[in-house]
Amino acid sequence: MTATIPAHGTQGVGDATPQPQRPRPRGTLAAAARKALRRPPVLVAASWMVLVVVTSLLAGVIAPHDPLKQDLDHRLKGPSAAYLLGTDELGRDLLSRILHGGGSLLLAALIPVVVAFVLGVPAGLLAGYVGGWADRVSDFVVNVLFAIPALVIVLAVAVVADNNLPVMTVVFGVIVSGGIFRLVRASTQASRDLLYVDAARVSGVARRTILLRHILPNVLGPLIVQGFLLYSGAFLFLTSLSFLGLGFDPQEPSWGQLVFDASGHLDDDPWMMVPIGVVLIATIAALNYLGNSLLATLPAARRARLLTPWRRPQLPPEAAHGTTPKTPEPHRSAAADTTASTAPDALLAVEDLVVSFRTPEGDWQPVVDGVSFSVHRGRTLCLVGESGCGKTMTALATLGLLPSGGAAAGSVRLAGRELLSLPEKEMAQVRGSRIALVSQEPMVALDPCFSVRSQLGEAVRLHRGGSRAQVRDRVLELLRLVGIPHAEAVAKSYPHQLSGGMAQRVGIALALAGEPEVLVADEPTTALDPTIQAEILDLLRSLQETLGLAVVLVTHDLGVVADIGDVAAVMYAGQVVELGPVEELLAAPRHPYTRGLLDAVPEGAVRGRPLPTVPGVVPLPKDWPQHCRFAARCPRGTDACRDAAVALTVIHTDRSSRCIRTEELALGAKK
Ligand SMILES: Nc1ncnc2c1ncn2[C@@H]1O[C@H](COP(=O)(O)OP(=O)(O)OP(=O)(O)O)[C@@H](O)[C@H]1O
Repeated sequence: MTATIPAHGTQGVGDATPQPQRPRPRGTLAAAARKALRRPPVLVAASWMVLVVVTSLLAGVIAPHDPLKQDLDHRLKGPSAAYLLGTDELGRDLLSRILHGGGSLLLAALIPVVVAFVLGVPAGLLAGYVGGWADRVSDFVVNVLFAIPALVIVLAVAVVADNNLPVMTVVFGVIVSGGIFRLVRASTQASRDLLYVDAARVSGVARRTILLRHILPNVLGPLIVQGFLLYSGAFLFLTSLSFLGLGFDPQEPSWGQLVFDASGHLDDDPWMMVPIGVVLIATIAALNYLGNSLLATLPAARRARLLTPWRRPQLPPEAAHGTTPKTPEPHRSAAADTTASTAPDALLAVEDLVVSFRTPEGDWQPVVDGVSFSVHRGRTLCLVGESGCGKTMTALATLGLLPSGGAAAGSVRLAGRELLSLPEKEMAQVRGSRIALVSQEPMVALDPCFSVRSQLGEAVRLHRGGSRAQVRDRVLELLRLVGIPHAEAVAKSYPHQLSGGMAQRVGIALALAGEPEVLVADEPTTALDPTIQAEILDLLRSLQETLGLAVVLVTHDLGVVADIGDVAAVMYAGQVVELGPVEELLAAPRHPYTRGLLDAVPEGAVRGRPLPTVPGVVPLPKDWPQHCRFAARCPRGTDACRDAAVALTVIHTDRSSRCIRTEELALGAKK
């Protein structure tokens, strides 16, 4: 994807340089919940909440007494066989009153959460996306809401609305909606300029669809966790209201009222406070603990992307072959693309890969069109080409990580196992442990809320498991493996405390946590200073040698290709136009596009002469011509180039080119 160069230096670990805000990856709440429940304290808290809800629902059936029935002979009694938790000042059974008193509170606490979501989510999406006055006005309103003491307003509403609980809870929901608004707005602002959002916008997708399909999923997980914490806050607030005798029917038992009753007898019957005190403290603690645990486990689970669809979207058969013709045509060589590009013993073999996106009209628009290549263990294949040629989509498709709306067809085999048709659950296991991603912007991989140790530890636990000590040791080992000398200090740091180069090393360590065999690196050095770029390339090369990794490196820089690549696949307008060993391909390009890219490398520039460029721009997928896609920019283009589509022609075993004049471009035949 296009580089976003951070507006900060890349000097050292200690630089507390602000990092660009980034969207939170797609939510994975179910996975986070499962993960959190594996911890005994969370299980206890969840069990307590289940008990509270179930006993409140069944209060009418299981309560041993009528909660309102008075027994003046047994006033202020402690626990006994008849009254298991004792009685209050009117001899009413405390257990029955507790059982009956929770339901209304648990239900009423839902109202502010619903109101806050209904107001905060759409307003946050709109303000974050549209910006300008909409953002300023809503931000002002939220600042006002935050300045208002909720209790004072709700007390005033209680007077005006005649102590009407629903009205009071709705007003409370409006006041707290500001928190939801801010969360959604921040995430929307971070997402709105992402490439795929840009692409959707440019291709005319409606604003509502962009907000709901491309932006909202980024914030869904944290939003639900926030809802959980909001519920616990609302529960506490309503308990306080009920303690003050507000909102709830004084004739009916409620937990706040029970506390009020007990507070009047602290001297003569302190026991009365114990049962309700324990129940309240346990419930509020359980709610808070559950919310916080969910929040803490969300990042790792998000990485596993377990909430993504069970099956990844598949292209329908009519769209699965892209636009590259499969029937013989004038310029299609007898040797099919695949013969030239994939080898049977390769670790990763991509064959006839097509990636398409749904257009607003509902058609499938290919953006990667019949791409084939293979990578062996210990080798680096570079996908190279200008922006928009389909390199990133090719890389993401091999990992099953296409943005929403995208689908892939063809074949991606890892050690012989087909990945494209794997159900998402199985692919989630392959991802990270067998094939991993290093992104161009390390901050995309690192969560600003968690320390390096915590994030690497999560990844190690996810893929390898082990005791706390083993995980801690492995984290340090990984940091040292990626050339970080003060591993202990860096492990304690948070992403914003790391320089760009250091953050990228941590990003690589994260990718290596599952000990993958294939590393897909999407422009891993683009966002870095040139000196740091060289260090990261050296690191990738040495890791590849020591760990025997197969690397797929996406780059637009032929210098990087020359530096680190073994094989290069030059992409243009969704197709591979030239493929071959790097040395050969750079020394004697056999496609005019490769030649043009080489001529445009600044290192070869002659002082005083303008740097040669390839005139024109890469056509958008919707404008791809039926014939050679490079013809409009090609200095060697002839009428024959516009006759029909051109197939990848095998030059020799591992060398191929998609040009009808490839022979004329043999070594030294520079235009
Ligand atoms: N979510 C999306 N929806 C629709 N089209 C998309 C989406 N994401 C990318 N595209 C389109 O796919 C094509 C290939 O994009 P891709 O990001 O793979 O190019 P690239 O060669 O990696 O370029 P860059 O280096 O700029 O990322 C582009 O035309 C782009 O506009």
